Amino acid sequence: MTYTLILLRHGESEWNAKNLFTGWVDVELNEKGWGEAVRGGELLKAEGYLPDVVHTSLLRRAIMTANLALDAADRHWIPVKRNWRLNERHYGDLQGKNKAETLEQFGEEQFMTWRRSYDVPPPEISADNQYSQEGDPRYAGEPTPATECLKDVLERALPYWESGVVPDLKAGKTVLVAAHGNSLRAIIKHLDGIADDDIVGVNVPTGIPLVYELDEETLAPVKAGGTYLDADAAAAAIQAVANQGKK
Ligand SMILES: O=C(O)[C@@H](CO)OP(=O)(O)O
Repeated sequence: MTYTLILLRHGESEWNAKNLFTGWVDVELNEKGWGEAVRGGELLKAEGYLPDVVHTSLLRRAIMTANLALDAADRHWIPVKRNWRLNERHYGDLQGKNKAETLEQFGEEQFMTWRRSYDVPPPEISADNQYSQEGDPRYAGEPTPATECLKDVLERALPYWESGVVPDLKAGKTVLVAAHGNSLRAIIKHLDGIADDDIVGVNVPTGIPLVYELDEETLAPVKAGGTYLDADAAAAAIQAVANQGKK
């Protein structure tokens, strides 16, 4: 027997379209993103992957994506669990900055180190920056990061993976996790056992469900990397994410 896990990155957001570093800034889906979320749900329904429970971050682009996809799959009624540990990587002082301008200002090596290295975080955001989450009531009682690298994301996402997601999988539920490019990269790194240096090459497209069948004993993926429900669209979109910022 295997357990079924579906990972879904939110649809395109207004800031994805404007090429801005987003992180914990709570931006809306844009029209294209709405469509991607609905299509993601239609793919789930067409392929017979019907979630029994959904886990989301506390950010509206993931929450809305889950709502739209589940509605399209006629699974709008399933239980919902939300946790900040599934949030996007906090992008520190880069939040709100344009990716192309940042690339031009700091050069490709620094830009890619901040975007995709495993353990080098961007500079910290100051508490009085308009894009800081300091004092946001949804994080009351939780540590609000001032920046994060992917390693930090993995370290804060794993406790929720173990205590929140794994029990649902082990109960035999089909689990949907609706989250973000970098929080999903952290989960994928963990699941597939990807080396620190190799995770740089992993990108997640918006709105295309990624299905993992997990061994019931070890929770190891039966197929490394899982299966995108629309493989052709995923391949093109992955390349576009990898190239963001570059002209
Ligand atoms: O801006 C962000 O928060 C993330 C996801 O959109 O961007 P990147 O893919 O550059 O890590």
